[in-house]
Amino acid sequence: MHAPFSLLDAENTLASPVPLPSGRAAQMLALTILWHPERERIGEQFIAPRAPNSGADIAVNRFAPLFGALAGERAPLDHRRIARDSLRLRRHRDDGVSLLLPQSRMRVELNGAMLAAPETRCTPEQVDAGLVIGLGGVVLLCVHWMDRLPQPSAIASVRGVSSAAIRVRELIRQVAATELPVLLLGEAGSGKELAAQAIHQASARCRSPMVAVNMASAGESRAESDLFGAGTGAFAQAGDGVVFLDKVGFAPPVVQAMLRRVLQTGEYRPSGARLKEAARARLIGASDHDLHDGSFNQALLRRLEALVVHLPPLRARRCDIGVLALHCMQAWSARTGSAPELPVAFMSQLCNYDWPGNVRQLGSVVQRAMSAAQAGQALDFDALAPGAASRPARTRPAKLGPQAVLDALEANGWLIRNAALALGVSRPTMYKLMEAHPAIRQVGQIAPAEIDAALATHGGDAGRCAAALKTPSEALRRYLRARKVL
Ligand SMILES: Nc1ncnc2c1ncn2[C@@H]1O[C@H](COP(=O)(O)OP(=O)(O)OP(=O)(O)O)[C@@H](O)[C@H]1O
Repeated sequence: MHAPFSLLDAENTLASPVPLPSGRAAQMLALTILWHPERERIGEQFIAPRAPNSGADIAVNRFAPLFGALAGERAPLDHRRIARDSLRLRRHRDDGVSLLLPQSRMRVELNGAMLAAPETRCTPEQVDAGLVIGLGGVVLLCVHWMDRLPQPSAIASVRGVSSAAIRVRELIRQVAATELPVLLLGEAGSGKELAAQAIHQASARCRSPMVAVNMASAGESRAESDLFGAGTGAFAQAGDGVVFLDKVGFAPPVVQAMLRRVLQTGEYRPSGARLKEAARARLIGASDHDLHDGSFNQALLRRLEALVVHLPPLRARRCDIGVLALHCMQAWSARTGSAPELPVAFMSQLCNYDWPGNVRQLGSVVQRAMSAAQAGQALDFDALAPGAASRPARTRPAKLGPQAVLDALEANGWLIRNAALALGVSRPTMYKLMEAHPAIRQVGQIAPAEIDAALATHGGDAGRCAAALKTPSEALRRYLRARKVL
């Protein structure tokens, strides 16, 4: 067994799906252009020097500050609808930020709502979530933290200007230079498969194929033949390339044991063959849930998580929404040959939404919006992003009492993902709410005899058992499958 490989940057190399925040004091306050009438300016940034108590406000007006991209020139917002006098941003000792309105009548919005008070103080937590500021009805800015300066990267397919995106690209580069297995963790649609492709492309294996196998859609025999089929399985097809195990947490236990042996011995026996063959491909696994709950083969996990890269959810890097939306718009225009305009009010809704389906969901909403705009239809965000209407744009978890958490789980068959969607919180937040809940238990905390008794009472129905035991149903099912009870 090898010890976990240590990378330079520990923050995103977690075996937990929750990224660790580093101290705000070490962070620089940054402004990123989310939307601008000149599209090429989207993603440009102004990063204030790291001097939290210097007392100097950041003045934002038509002529200052200067925004720029990595290699490009720096320029002010420079639009006639942006006032000459300044909206001022003041960083406080507690790392909250105040917005001080200009004297002029320029419309200023904060997170989609118009500001009227001369000063609005935002808490440090609000700044952590990214403030979306609308100026003059033409420009959208994101106020957020940066813990590093932008740097050039060869990993161009993974877009984003946030610290998190810079970190992920750097980790991909480091991971690509090694031969160890990799585990990619992140919510659905956060870019795990894209990261796997980028690792493959940046590695010495890029001339051999990457073969992806979705472990959630295959039963035991199908998964086995998809991976180990003689001549046709992923290992045979990938050769010296990469086998990408998507949704690896759903691999049937027998297949998990086989994968563990592959990682242990470097060999596999093709289905139906007598002789073993060398497994030359590198393994990259991806999961959108924590695999440490005991139902996943822990020996396989220890080998797979030799390197871990965490893909943060989109709402934790709101400043990336502009460049990602623009990328989706350009892809749509390249496909259709037309380039309809999306109104700034609609872009403001995009930037203020919490995106439970992450970049994939953003991409489909932008595509639908482009089609609707092309057809001359009015853009209704709630209709274009199904589920958005019932979901507050930004939920404050502190306001969710224990009963609300319990009700959401009960109403959603104890499926964490669906309950999180119903409550309008991210999955990591949902895990924290559940952890703090006195009545909710992880399956590993429940005595096997109690589980057996619940199973007997409920006629072997895992869903009803989960509700009776107050434990998430997916983890319970995995536990029962591992014990061959299901
Ligand atoms: N940083 C990014 N830059 C550009 N496109 C991105 C980025 N992240 C994700 N995408 C795009 O979003 C979509 C979803 O990404 P991907 O399939 O990699 O997510 P995933 O985490 O593997 O999802 P799932 O868990 O559902 O399999 C893809 O079209 C991908 O190209």
